[in-house]
Amino acid sequence: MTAPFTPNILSIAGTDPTGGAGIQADLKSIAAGGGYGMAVVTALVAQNTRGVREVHVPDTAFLRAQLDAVSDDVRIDAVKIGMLANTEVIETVADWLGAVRGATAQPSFPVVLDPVMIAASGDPLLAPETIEALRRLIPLADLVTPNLFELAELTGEAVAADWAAALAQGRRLAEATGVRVLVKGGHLPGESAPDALVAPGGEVTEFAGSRIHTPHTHGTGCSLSAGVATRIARRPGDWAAAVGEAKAWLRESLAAAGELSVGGGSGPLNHLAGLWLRGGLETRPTAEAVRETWWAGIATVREQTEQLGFIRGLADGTLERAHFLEYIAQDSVYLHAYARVLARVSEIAPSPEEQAFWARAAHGAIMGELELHRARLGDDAPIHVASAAPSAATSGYVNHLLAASTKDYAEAAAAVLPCFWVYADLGKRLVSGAIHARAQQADHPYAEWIATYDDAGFAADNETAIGYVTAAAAAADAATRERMWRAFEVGAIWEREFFGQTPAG
Ligand SMILES: Nc1ncnc2c1ncn2[C@@H]1O[C@H](COP(=O)(O)OP(=O)(O)O)[C@@H](O)[C@H]1O
Ligand SMILES: Cc1ncc(COP(=O)(O)O)c(N)n1
Repeated sequence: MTAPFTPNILSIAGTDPTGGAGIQADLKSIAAGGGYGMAVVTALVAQNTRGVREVHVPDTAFLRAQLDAVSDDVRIDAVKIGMLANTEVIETVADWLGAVRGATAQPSFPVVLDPVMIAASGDPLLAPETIEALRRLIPLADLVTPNLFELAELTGEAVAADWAAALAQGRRLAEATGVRVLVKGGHLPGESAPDALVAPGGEVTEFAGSRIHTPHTHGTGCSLSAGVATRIARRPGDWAAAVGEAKAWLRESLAAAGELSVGGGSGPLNHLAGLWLRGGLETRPTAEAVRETWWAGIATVREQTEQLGFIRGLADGTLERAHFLEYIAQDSVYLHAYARVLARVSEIAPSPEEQAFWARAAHGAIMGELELHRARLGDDAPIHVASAAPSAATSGYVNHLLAASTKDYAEAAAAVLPCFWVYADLGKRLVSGAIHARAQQADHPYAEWIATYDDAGFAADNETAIGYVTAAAAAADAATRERMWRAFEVGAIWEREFFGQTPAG
């Protein structure tokens, strides 16, 4: 999986300690849109969902120091400008933009200007005499996003009474400034809340939207402009797509605002509600983590398997031949069924690669292994494959696999995995002498059988099977992953029962 491009988005704005508007809202909006959020504070605002109490504007030399700290170090992919407080602040931001944009270190980045003048509560956030300075800043932006009141202030006209009048004002502003305007209809009376992108040439792209009935619209303008800046950085040049997607996200977040409980006034948007709804809160393990957890989860069962009389006798050569043959006969019965289950896993596999792999495994089980067993259980052997009836352990194991194979791919594949993994691991330990050193001697009574465990092809298939199953578990939802683990764990327990079923114990 290749990681998507994560643009660095800088918000230059004021604060809202309740987190609903200004920089705090911008950072959430940027994150929700897939960007990396950065923030330079223009003004500290003591506000909440009910209104603005006090505004503190730090020294503009310090504002410039913040801006330079960002641009001297970080590549900027888009800028969103919000509350600017006064003329000095506007000029500081304009100077900085002029100095950095287009410079070698910061080739060029789009600028979205939200000409914040008043809070949703009606409180002023821009000194009235500052409108002129703000007008001068507009040509430095690529998009300006006024609400109906701000549009009226910027054009020097009365507040538009309807959508047609708002669009006409938007056209005049775009023409006068040479900058595209996003006319916002959030404050229109009536059941619709349309927005429109108006190009300096007069071209209009409308974004329709029904009104969402909620009092919680604190920070909508901030969040929308930061969302557009994030999306235009991800897809340079396509302003209509950036606005359309940002609006769709905003509507979803506005509709979910009622799920929050923040303050007694006009509350904030639920910026990340869509992500949470689509599983963003759920952390999922990687395939490697599933591998580690599952293997550790069956450690006791594996240890018990290794301690079985059958396995110890096989390792040190003391296993009675009759018990060995009994095991072989049951293994043969088992493999008939196992091959059918593997074929079923192949049938329901999600990709051609997995389909082919499991089909090949089914073929291997039925051909290779049965050949091996038949050779050991020929006419002179005391037990014949054809006449061997399934034991209780064999029936139990096979029934577990058959039951899992009637479920989904995830569970079926998890159930067949222990037969690869536990068997391959046990074989490797047997061959290496880790269980008993005698297993490595050439005159060992089961030397030829032990040698069959030393198969590079099977070891590779085991890795492939682990890879497919753990990847499926990592991608699955929590409930499916839990079912997979259970199917795997029970499979491992049946492996133990299967090895321990002869009188050797
Ligand atoms: N009640 C609402 N239902 C649907 N969309 C809304 C609502 N209120 C605002 N919006 C949308 O929120 C965004 C901000 O618009 P607006 O409220 O006009 O600006 P501001 O927040 O700057 O005052 C726009 O996309 C607008 O369409
Ligand atoms: C610091 C700051 N900036 C902007 C707004 C306007 O918010 P809205 O997005 O509701 O217009 C605000 N209340 N506070």
